[in-house]
Amino acid sequence: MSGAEEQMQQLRSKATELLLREEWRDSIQLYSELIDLCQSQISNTHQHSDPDHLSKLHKSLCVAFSNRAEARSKLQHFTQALNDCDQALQIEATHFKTLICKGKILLCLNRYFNALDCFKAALFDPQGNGNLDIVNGYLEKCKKLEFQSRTGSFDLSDWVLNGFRGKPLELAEYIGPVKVNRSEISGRGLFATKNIDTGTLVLVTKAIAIERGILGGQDSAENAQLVMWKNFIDKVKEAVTRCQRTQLLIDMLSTGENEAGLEVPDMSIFRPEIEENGCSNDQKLDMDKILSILDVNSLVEEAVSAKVLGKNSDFYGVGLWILVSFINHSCNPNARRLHVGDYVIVHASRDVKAGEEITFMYFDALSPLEKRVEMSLSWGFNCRCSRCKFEEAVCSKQELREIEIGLEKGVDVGGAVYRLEEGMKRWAVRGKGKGYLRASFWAAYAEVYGSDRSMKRWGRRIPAMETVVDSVVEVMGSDERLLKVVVEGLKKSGGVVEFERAMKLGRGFYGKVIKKQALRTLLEIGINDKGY
Ligand SMILES: C[S@@+](CC[C@H](N)C(=O)[O-])C[C@H]1O[C@@H](n2cnc3c(N)ncnc32)[C@H](O)[C@@H]1O
Repeated sequence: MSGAEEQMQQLRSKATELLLREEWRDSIQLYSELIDLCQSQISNTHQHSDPDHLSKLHKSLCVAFSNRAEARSKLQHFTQALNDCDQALQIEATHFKTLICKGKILLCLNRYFNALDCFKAALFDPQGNGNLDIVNGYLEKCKKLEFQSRTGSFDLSDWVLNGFRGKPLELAEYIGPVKVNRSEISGRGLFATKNIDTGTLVLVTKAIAIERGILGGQDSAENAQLVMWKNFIDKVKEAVTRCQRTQLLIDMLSTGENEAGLEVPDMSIFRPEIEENGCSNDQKLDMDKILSILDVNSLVEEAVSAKVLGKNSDFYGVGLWILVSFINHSCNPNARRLHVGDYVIVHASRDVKAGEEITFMYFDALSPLEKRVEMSLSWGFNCRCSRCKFEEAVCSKQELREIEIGLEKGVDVGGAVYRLEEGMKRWAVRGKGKGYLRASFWAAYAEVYGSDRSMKRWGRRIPAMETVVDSVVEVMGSDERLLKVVVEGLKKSGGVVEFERAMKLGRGFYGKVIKKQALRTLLEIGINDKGY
């Protein structure tokens, strides 16, 4: 054995040992040395043209690239790992281990179609025959995810009926009929390119980074939140350093300043199939900018999502999702978001017309104007949605303030609702306007409809619950609190017609990711008083 061969042999066994011990960085280092040595040996061997020796060297080089790809993929250095896979496959087009490694990386990058090609090719390698179950498992998974990402046909029924237990579902990324455009609300927004009916999926997106934890008691909660925020920033930083595409995507997000001048990106850049052009990130990170971007665009897995997912109130999760970051807030939203694992699912919570802006709530919009202004300011902006503009004009009315103050002081809620309804007649508030104001005072309406005593006293003088719910849903989309009042009403009356209303509300709240039968079951559980 020549000196060079001996050196290669030693490097190979040390690198393999490190790979087996999962010491990824060190093994990458040794495989890089091995690759250099192999390559220089190959160029020397060419001169002597010993075909057997040459083929052995090529084999070694292929395996070294393949193993370095594996180590790099474990560190999530996906672009570099893919380059290594391609180098290995240039030497041996059906190299089994490389094809599996490349397929798995492409799956992680949500490039299902390309992943499918890799697993199909793996079947042509002799090793594929011995590992049919493994390859078929990956093929099935790819086909399912590819179908989901193309069609948006997700079915979370079993998982929801199971009380959101079990391991997080494997979901594909999906972009529905939407595009980013200039918004009248602020900067850019996401717009429907087709009519979208209630419950239909708008998009499913995986987090760039996410950090979760349990907060615990008051003092420790604040600390825990700070630590989590710091960890979250570190994760984003790492993701940006690792991948140029991630950096470019994050760089496009708003810092909350001068939104009117921000570029409107083409939708193609959000498609994961787009090749990454090299991962070497020479561009220096502007950490101040990234921090402002995180401040403006990070979402907390709060309130409804956490509740829907059966988590307790101490649960806290913070994450960044790119396409979701283009969705503006509105107090008359038409979409909702649901967090499932690392994914955010956005669906229409009421019918949306082509060209309409897709919006959801950053904070609870079933509240009076003054509260909403407070919440919007704490988010760092002054809400410019159509409902706020409308209410700012109407709410100058002294009487409306009096109703609000009265409710705060604990006046009879039925009386307050009656006064508001009479006021709306006098102020000539019609159509959507009624829905806006009823949404602002929804808590009072819900209290009246939920109390037999109030209904006995005020029932004949205020509009029926169905009328009010319909007008609020028209401007707010579905909401669990509206659904609750309808289901309670159903329990009392046992009405069949109302069940259809509840089903429509349920569809708007949960989205079509829950199939009809499962939704029926959920609502029936609610009607039988076991809670939904
Ligand atoms: C997650 S970004 C939404 C997309 C952003 N408009 C853009 O151009 O990238 C959040 C920022 O959008 C703006 N924004 C969102 N909803 C708004 C609203 N209802 N009224 C005013 N500004 C809003 C605020 O500047 C907020 O900080």
